[in-house]
Parts: sequence; structure tokens; C-alpha cells
Amino acid sequence: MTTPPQPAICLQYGLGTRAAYEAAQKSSQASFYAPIAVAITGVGLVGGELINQILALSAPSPFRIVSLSSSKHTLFSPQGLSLTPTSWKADLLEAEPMSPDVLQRKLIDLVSPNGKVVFVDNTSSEAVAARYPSLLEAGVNVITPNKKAFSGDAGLYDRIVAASKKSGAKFLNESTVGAGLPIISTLKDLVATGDKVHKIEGVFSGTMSYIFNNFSNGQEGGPSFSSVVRVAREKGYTEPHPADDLSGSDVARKLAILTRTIPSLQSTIPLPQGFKSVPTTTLIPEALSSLTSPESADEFTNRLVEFDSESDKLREDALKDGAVLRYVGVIDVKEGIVKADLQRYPKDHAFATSLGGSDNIISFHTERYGARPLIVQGAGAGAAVTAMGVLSDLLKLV
Ligand SMILES: NC(=O)C1=CN([C@@H]2O[C@H](COP(=O)(O)OP(=O)(O)OC[C@H]3O[C@@H](n4cnc5c(N)ncnc54)[C@H](OP(=O)(O)O)[C@@H]3O)[C@@H](O)[C@H]2O)C=CC1
Ligand SMILES: N[C@@H](CC=O)C(=O)O
Ligand code: NA
Repeated sequence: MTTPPQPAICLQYGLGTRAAYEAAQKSSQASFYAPIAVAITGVGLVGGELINQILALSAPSPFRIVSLSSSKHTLFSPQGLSLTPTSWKADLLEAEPMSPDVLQRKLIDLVSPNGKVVFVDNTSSEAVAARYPSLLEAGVNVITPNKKAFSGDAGLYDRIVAASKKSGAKFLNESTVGAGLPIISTLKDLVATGDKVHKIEGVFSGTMSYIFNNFSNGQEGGPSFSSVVRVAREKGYTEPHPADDLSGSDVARKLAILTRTIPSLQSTIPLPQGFKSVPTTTLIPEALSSLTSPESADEFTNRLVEFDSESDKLREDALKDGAVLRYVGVIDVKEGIVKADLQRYPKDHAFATSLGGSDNIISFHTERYGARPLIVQGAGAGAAVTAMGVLSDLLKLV
């Protein structure tokens, strides 16, 4: 019996993981490398873009897409679906429903010593997130931009970590913070190499960044708050319900995720209830605070116009002090503080001058990056960059 190639055999090519995979595919041992089975749940903005990015990878693809699921339909084929960028939507619409339990069992059946399986969750659903521990425990890797599982109660998060440790299946969530920007991987690398994090701070929301870069740009007047929220939503920056952005919850979730990514940070700043433990400033007018159901997203967005005069006053007051408004997040490890807040910055501050579009900017102040922080900046929302972060996580499994 021939022994399947071990990772060291790939390394001897002196190539990156994808190149090593391709080399092994071409070698006589290719049969041991079944393309990774990818199950995609959630085919909205990010999910749809991810499918197209996977289909655009050059051959031989390290992946075969075995399932596509919306909330109503599922396509499944253990050998890999035959998909094209122009036809998959119609194919999915014609597919029969499949219960998530049945899909989960089918995916678990595909796990084998030479066959990796990965569940990609592109929804913002808590119910889908609640499946991660059982998937991981059965050896199915989980990759997701969905923040729910990592930023809620400690219980689910602890079960995810325990299940992953037990089976060795990985969970990767780069796109949950800063979309495709290397934020989680940077933090992990800093800590894994022995650096000590003192403070992480910055603009963590693409939506809030877009809103305030345009609404509060240091000039007199400007567009109304409600109009810039509407455009942010049209551009695909907001959560499915924009209230999740304007409440500050999305930023609080990202702060919880970063804090939990590093066990030593968790011990300094415990967040037992996840993002709900993070002191957070909401921008939602009291009168709209009940419009939180998925069906009320349009009404919520439409009614923001009723409160534009209050936002105008905030902008004017800041401008009188020579300042702009920016929504920021801070994890101050030394002080034991974590918070999400709307703050004023002088018009010549980097947050006022260097941000555009949906840019995130995140500074890591560490022992090694002491005098000058390590800064990551770039688009922090939008389908293309978010799907890219998910795909880069997928490539880490190859
Ligand atoms: N957009 C962005 O810039 C970023 C998004 N993210 C995260 O990515 C995720 C997706 O965001 P986005 O694509 O913008 O949102 P969308 O609303 O466009 O897509 C979400 C999709 O999930 C589907 N869905 C919901 N529940 C289920 C379910 N139980 N099973 C299968 N499908 C389901 C919905 O479709 P239907 O109900 O019709 O089936 C919908 O199409 C979210 O978690 C978001 O926080 C992260 C970083 C950036
Ligand atoms: N709504 C979020 C999307 C990415 O996480 C944001 O605006 O940052
Ligand atoms: Na990221």
C-alpha cells in the first residue's frame, strides 16, 4: 500500500501552499489530493461573489463546490457541482429544499483522511452559527465572515474552540474583522511570535467609515446623515439590517472577536456576554429602536430622514471646534478598557485626512511596535474584499 504524501513532501518543493498543491497534483501521487469539498451556505452579496471568485481560480482548482444553500433551496453533489458564473443562481432556484440537518449529515459523511470538507457560512444567521461546534467536532472545517458565533455569549465560542481542538478541524474567520484586510492573521502572528499587545484601536466599520468620511468631512454643510446611510447600504457595506451598524453592535462584535482571538487578551478583558459586554454608543434614534426585525430594514432606513436635524447639529458642533466625527473602537489591554464610541478628531488627524470610501484603519500598539504602531488600512466592507478574505482563508486549508 502506498502512503499518502505528508505536508513535509509539499514543503520540499520549496513552494507556497497552492503551488505545492499544484505540483503534487501533477505528480504520480495526485490521486491522494482530492480537491477540498466546499459547502457554501448563504449566497447573498458576499456568498455570490465568493462563488464567482472560486470559479475564477486557475485550474487545477484545489476546491470542488459540493453544495450551495440559500435559506430556501440547496444544491448538493458529493463529486462537485457543475457551476458557471452565469447559471448557478438559476440552478439553485430550481433546486429542492434540503433541511440543514440533512445537509450537515451529508457533509460529515464526506470527511475522510484524504478528503477535507469545509463549511462556508456567508449568512448573518445565529442558527447557522450554532452548527459550528457539531460540524467541527465531526472534522468539518468552518470558514466564515459571519461574526455571530465569535462575538456572542462565551458558551458557543468555548464550544467552537473545544470542538476544533478535539478534531483538529479549523475555524477561520478573517473576514469578520476588516473584511479582507489582514487583521486577525496579523494579530495572531504578532502574538505567536512573542510580541505583547498593548492597545488595538481604529475605525473598524466600513459602514461607519463611509458615513462619517462623507457626512463629517471638515467642511460646512454636506450630505444628510440619512442619505449617506442609504448609499452605504446600496453599496453593500451595511449588515443585512443597517441598525446592526448604526447601533455600534457591529464594531462591538469586532472588538469581542479580536479580544477572544488571543487568550491572553481575554484574561485581561473578559467579555462573558461577548459584544453585549462592550460599552457601546448607539447612533439609533430612540423612536426607531424597535425596528430591528429583518423585515423592518427598509422602514428603518427610510425613517432615518426624520432625525437628520439632530445629526446636523452633532456635525456643526464638532466643526465649531475644528473637529470631525469618527466612530472608533478601542481595546486598551494595559488599562483593561474596551469600547465602541463616536468621537471627535481634529481636522488634521489621520482619521480625518487619510480615510476614504469604506476604509478601515487599525493600529496595533505592541511591545515591538512601540513608538510607531503597526497600521493596517484599506476597504473594510463590500462584497469583493469580504469574499477575498473568505477565499484567502479557504486557501489556508490547501
Ligand atoms: N457586506 C460586507 O461588506 C461584509 C459582510 N460580512 C458578513 O458577511 C455575511 C454576509 O453578508 P452579506 O452577503 O452582505 O449579506 P446578504 O444579506 O447579502 O446575504 C446573506 C444571505 O444569507 C442568506 N441566508 C440567511 N439565512 C440563511 C440560512 N439559514 N441558510 C442559508 N442562507 C441563509 C440570505 O438569503 P435568503 O434569505 O434569500 O436565502 C442572504 O442572501 C454577514 O454575516 C456579514 O456580517 C462581513 C464583512 C463585510
Ligand atoms: N457592516 C460591516 C461589514 C463588515 O464587517 C461594516 O460596515 O464594517
Ligand atoms: Na480581515
